Amino acid sequence: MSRSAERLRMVINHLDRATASIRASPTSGQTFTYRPPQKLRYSFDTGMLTPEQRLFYEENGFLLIKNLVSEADIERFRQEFERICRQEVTLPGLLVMRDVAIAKSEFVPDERAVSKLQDFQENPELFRYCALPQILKYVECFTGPNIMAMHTMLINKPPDAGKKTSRHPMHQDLHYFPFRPSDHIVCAWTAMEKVNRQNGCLVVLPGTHKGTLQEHNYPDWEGGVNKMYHGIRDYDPNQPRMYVEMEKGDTVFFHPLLIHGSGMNQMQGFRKAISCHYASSDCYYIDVRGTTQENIENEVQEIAGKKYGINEVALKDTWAFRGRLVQGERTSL
Ligand SMILES: CCCCCCCCCCCCCCCCCCCC(=O)SCCNC(=O)CCNC(=O)[C@H](O)C(C)(C)COP(=O)(O)OP(=O)(O)OC[C@H]1O[C@@H](n2cnc3c(N)ncnc32)[C@H](O)[C@@H]1OP(=O)(O)O
Ligand SMILES: Nc1ncnc2c1ncn2[C@@H]1O[C@H](COP(=O)(O)OP(=O)(O)OP(=O)(O)O)[C@@H](O)[C@H]1O
Ligand SMILES: O=C(O)CCC(=O)C(=O)O
Ligand SMILES: [Fe+2]
Ligand SMILES: [Mg+2]
Repeated sequence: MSRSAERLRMVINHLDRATASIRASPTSGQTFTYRPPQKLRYSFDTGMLTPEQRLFYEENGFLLIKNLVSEADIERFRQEFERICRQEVTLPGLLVMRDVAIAKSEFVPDERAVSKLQDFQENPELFRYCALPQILKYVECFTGPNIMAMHTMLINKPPDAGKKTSRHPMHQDLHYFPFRPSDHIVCAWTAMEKVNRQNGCLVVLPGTHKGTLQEHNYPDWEGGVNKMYHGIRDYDPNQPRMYVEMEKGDTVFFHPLLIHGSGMNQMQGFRKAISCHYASSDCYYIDVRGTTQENIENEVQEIAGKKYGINEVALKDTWAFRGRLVQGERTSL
């Protein structure tokens, strides 16, 4: 920000405080209807977003940017994904998930059975996604300048095996995160091909980022539910839904309290997307014991115990270990 712009901002802030004190003054005897200009709460003015884009995110909790990641980059991510599935590269910390319908069947799995890669922060080729300058330019509008890549995923949503297990129940990503404040966390989710209702695009409930974190549990779906796919049981089913249909390379940025899920994949192909959750490194960890997030901490502990032989690890320590700085300074997280 230039000096004069900074001074102007200070004057505006000062005037806001002054009018607030006039309104609050018991001696004035008058009722003012004047409202000081509302600060935009969910985004920073870095000069990147247009006023319309900022207002859209404030109101809806997400922002779709068309054509942000090049075909060439997406092709490289796809090839690296295939190499990982063929086990030509192995990496520490990587979680490979298969759809529960496939995992529980007699079917001998090959690379097509991988439904999700998680925690690819140690793979330089895939991790390039998290540091793409055009993505970070947007991320910074929500996190500020110190940016940590906290969680990485490549989702390979399989054609539904007939049990609707390819669905992702409605949830808030904050359920998985023991850090705050939530307003300085954002997800970037890039379509690696055309995504639409037929192959299970994201479904969002616009505006729900203004609410609070809800209790999450396994949905009681007859055909089974994937491990850790917790959902919100009683969200308002009459709330308007939006199906976020996207072209290859389009990227949606969304708030961690936004209620979202994704539908069944009714097509033959595997629907691919790559994503990263970012947080300001100035965020702080919280202890989730005694909160609605205790159930996810217990499950993560169970996996950490089974897979890595670590006992009683706190949820926050698993995140401190996985997070990587991508811009600025690592101040707190
Ligand atoms: C210090 C470092 C500690 C690191 C700790 C790591 C903790 C993981 C944290 C994950 C945090 C998630 C944060 C997400 C935040 C953003 C929001 C995103 C929302 C989500 O997407 S959450 C859903 C993603 N969930 C996961 O990825 C869960 C993690 N996955 C796994 O642990 C394994 O992939 C899984 C599912 C346990 C499979 O392990 P694996 O050992 O490879 O599988 P096996 O073939 O040996 O089967 C074991 C057993 O599990 C059954 N199984 C397999 N796949 C599934 C499945 N998809 N769903 C349910 N059950 C599954 C399988 O049938 C076997 O069962 P048995 O009864 O036969 O024993
Ligand atoms: N009972 C439910 N509990 C939790 N989440 C649900 C539930 N029903 C749907 N959803 C979520 O909302 C998404 C979109 O729902 P939508 O109604 O469009 O499709 P669907 O329920 O998968 O299939 P159908 O077309 O048969 O209704 C689902 O894929 C899932 O993520
Ligand atoms: O289906 C998807 O790609 C989105 C999944 C999702 O919301 C998540 O993993 O948190
Ligand atoms: Fe999610
Ligand atoms: Mg339905």
